[in-house]
Amino acid sequence: MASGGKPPLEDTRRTTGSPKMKSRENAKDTLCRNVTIYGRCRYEDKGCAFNHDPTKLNANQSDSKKRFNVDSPSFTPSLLSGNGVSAPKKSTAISPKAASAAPFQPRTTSSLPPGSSHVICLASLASLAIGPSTSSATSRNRANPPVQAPLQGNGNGGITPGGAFDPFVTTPTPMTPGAVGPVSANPYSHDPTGAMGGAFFASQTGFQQPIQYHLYAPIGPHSQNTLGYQRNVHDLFIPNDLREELQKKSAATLQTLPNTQLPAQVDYFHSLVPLDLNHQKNAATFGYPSWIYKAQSSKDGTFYALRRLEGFRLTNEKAIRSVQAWKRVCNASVVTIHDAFTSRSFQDSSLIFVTDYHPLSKTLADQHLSAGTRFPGRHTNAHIPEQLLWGYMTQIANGLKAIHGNGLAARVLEPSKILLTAKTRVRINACAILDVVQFDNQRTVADLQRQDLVNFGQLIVTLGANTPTVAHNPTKAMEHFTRAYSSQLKNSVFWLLNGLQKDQERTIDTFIAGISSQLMSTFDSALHLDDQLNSDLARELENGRIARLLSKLGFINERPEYELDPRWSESGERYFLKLFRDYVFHSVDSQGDPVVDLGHVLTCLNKLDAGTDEKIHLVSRDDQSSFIVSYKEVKKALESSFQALMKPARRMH
Ligand SMILES: Nc1ncnc2c1ncn2[C@@H]1O[C@H](COP(=O)(O)OP(=O)(O)OP(=O)(O)O)[C@@H](O)[C@H]1O
Repeated sequence: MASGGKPPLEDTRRTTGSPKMKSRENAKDTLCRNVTIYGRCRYEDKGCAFNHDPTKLNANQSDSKKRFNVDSPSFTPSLLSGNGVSAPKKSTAISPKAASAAPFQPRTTSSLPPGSSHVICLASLASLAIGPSTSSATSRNRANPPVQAPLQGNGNGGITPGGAFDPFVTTPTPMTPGAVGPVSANPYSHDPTGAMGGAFFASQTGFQQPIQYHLYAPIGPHSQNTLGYQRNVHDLFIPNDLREELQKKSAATLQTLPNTQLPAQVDYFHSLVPLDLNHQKNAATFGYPSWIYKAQSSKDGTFYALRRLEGFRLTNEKAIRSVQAWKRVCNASVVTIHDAFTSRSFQDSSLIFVTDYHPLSKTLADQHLSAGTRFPGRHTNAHIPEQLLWGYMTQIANGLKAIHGNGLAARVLEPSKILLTAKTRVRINACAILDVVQFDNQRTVADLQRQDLVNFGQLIVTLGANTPTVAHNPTKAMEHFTRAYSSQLKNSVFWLLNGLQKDQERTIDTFIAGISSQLMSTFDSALHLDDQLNSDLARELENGRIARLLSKLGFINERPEYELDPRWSESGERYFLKLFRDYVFHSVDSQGDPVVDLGHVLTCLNKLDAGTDEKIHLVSRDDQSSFIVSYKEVKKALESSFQALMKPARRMH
């Protein structure tokens, strides 16, 4: 329904030919749609009953305005070069398929109070206390507050003096007229002081750009007294700790080190960044000092970890070929080996191993054994809970099973060579190295595999006894371990320590069978984590829909190439999409102050995505036109306008 002064659209549900006359008595007062669209009507002299002269319409304008109908077919812009309207460019790159989201299925929530709309979806329960849905909203965005439930502080944002909820700030912002007091930092701006996010990387070399990972971090004060159906804005996004972890990892992956002394290129790798922050040469594990670098492959663009053994001279070509067998080991508990080669890029003779890169990983020594690590004093050598130790054991057993199953042996199993790649996820690192370096070693694989079991047992005792020097005093370490852990764990470790006994049964498979109850427990935890991540992913999916909707609105509204064409933006569907944009983003409160309310935006966009029957009242900026339309109608208009936009120019006639 239109009640303002906008140009009318004729009432028609046909898209071709002369508009069908629904009521002949009104036809003469209605401008023929062919004139509107094509400039002339082919049926003018062939019986078309509609008006073909716009100048004769004035007297009946108000009448015909009633005919404004959201079901009117969408206007297809034509190449009207003669009247100053430029042809739409055909350069739009987005594919209609990609842009078309699947229909949104709103979730129902049983905790909503009686009378609530059954179509309020999770994401629409934004930062506010959402009350019963307004079935027929009439308040206007410019003159009245938006049709929303009363605003409440959710503890994660601030209520502006105008009543608007700003989820990003706790103090008045410059956006809020009349704001007084200190201006809070704008989370969108870069923070040159580093006060809002640079701190994390300030201490880390090489991070030039602080990541704005705090953007959605829940800033207090936190309100505890929200009702069951109320949500705050942080419920709508990926959990903070996970988001921060992922963002830090991606920042670490993309980190570069300008003006470095490192070679610009090592074989097919470039952009080297050292991961070893300890500059002390340590040849204890491999017999050669080893260094780790993150590097990007120029073959596939992905990032790898390069382990360099300084000063290694290859004497036997076969030695390096032994790495081939390691490429077959594909296991979630083993850092994957990709390649090995010798290089002179470091001005010496180096042996380079290419492995998977796991950003921001630590070794178990870094994590649990402070003495002698890169972070002395940072950890208190806290007791490792038994369940965590079992978790490590089952993962390492899983890795060893894959290694032994491929006829190989890990050979290096020590706390500094087990990588902690996520909270409790470990991977056996530095495999294959001793196979190359000690290629001439005469020990059989079976022997080396038994040695793996012993090393495995010692690793667990080292971790459990909280000391990196277990080798110096094994009796004391065992005593401590026996006191601190259950007999099942102790017996399992003893079994491993006796791994060198040459009985047929002493294999990693026997060990795994013996700890099957613990395997189930670890498996269950992994399934829980999987469920959790899936539900986090589902939340991001909802946000993805909003991003798509916003993109579509952005594509349609205020297109410069149609600026002079009133039929594009000033009439029909595009016109109330424009008003809808104002309704969502440019609402003002009763004092005329901007309403900056993420809750309102999310609610509107989710209702739009759901295409609900709820009605909203859209009013033009000059208050001359107003429409009452449902979200369903707005959705339909959005889709048809977007489809019109996607049509190639030659078909727009
Ligand atoms: N594949 C990898 N991906 C990402 N980071 C890694 C990888 N391998 C090692 N690192 C990082 O490099 C650091 C050094 O690894 P390294 O194996 O040299 O341990 P270390 O504690 O320096 O032992 P050592 O003194 O024997 O050299 C580890 O703490 C880890 O953070």
